[in-house]
Amino acid sequence: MSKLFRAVIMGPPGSGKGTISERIAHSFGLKHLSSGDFVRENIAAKTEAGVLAKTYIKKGLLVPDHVMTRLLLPRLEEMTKYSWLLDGFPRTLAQAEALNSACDLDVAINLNIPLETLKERLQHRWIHPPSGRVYNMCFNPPHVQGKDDITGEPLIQQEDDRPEALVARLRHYKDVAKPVIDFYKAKGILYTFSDTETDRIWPNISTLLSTKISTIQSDARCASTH
Ligand SMILES: Nc1nc2c(ncn2[C@@H]2O[C@H](COP(=O)(O)OP(=O)(O)OP(=O)(O)O)[C@@H](O)[C@H]2O)c(=O)[nH]1
Ligand SMILES: Nc1ncnc2c1ncn2[C@H]1C[C@H](O)[C@@H](COP(=O)(O)OP(=O)(O)O)O1
Repeated sequence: MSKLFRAVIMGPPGSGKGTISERIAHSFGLKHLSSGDFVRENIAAKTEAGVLAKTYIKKGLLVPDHVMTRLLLPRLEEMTKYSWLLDGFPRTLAQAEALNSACDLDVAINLNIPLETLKERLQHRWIHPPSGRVYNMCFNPPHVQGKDDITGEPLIQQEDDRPEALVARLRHYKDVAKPVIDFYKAKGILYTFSDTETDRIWPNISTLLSTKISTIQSDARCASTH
């Protein structure tokens, strides 16, 4: 059996993590695990972690590390037979260390996108909250304006996507992300991609993953023949 492949994708709000994660999942057959989706599921299911998480999210805050880790790690245990890409976790050093004690990562993808680009993108972002599907009036508009392509249900814009909210989110992101980026750099698995367009970043990420995944599979084949 070929060795499993595990990766995380990091980047500031609006950097394209969700967009690129969907392309990676589709192209490489990896499971796309989104910490935001896990949080929403727990809130909808009114679990203890979900009820607690909701009190923070309502204030526009991140969920505390111990709650997030308690919510996420059991979900990863259900995924031991799959290769996956984790989007939205870790966001802090404590989360990165908790994840590191639970499993080995092959790649940490880091998106480095200019502030002006993030502002522009988020001003035009519309989402379908029940599914988490993401649209952009300039980049990937819905077939019918304001309506989700699959369900036809209304799309919304998130409060904290407004430019004035973004500056505060970005400052907080930079403070908490740097130790995580340094953590993965020290482990030799950090790959940073800087550009203003996803369509220019995508081929480079695709090439990296093709190389990494085929290397793992050939190593596994060698191991199984010895
Ligand atoms: N114009 C433009 N918009 C893009 C590009 N890539 C992604 N977007 C859009 O920009 C917005 C942000 O992309 P997401 O994939 O939601 O970014 P994210 O990093 O998951 O954002 P958060 O969930 O807030 O952390 C969405 O509306 C995307 O459709 C791009 O290359 N150009
Ligand atoms: N790794 C993490 N640590 C703490 N809180 C997290 C988290 N991942 C998600 N959350 C919480 C805070 C987010 O505002 C909320 C929704 O996550 P999301 O869908 O990734 O949206 P956002 O763009 O707000 O990050 O869930």
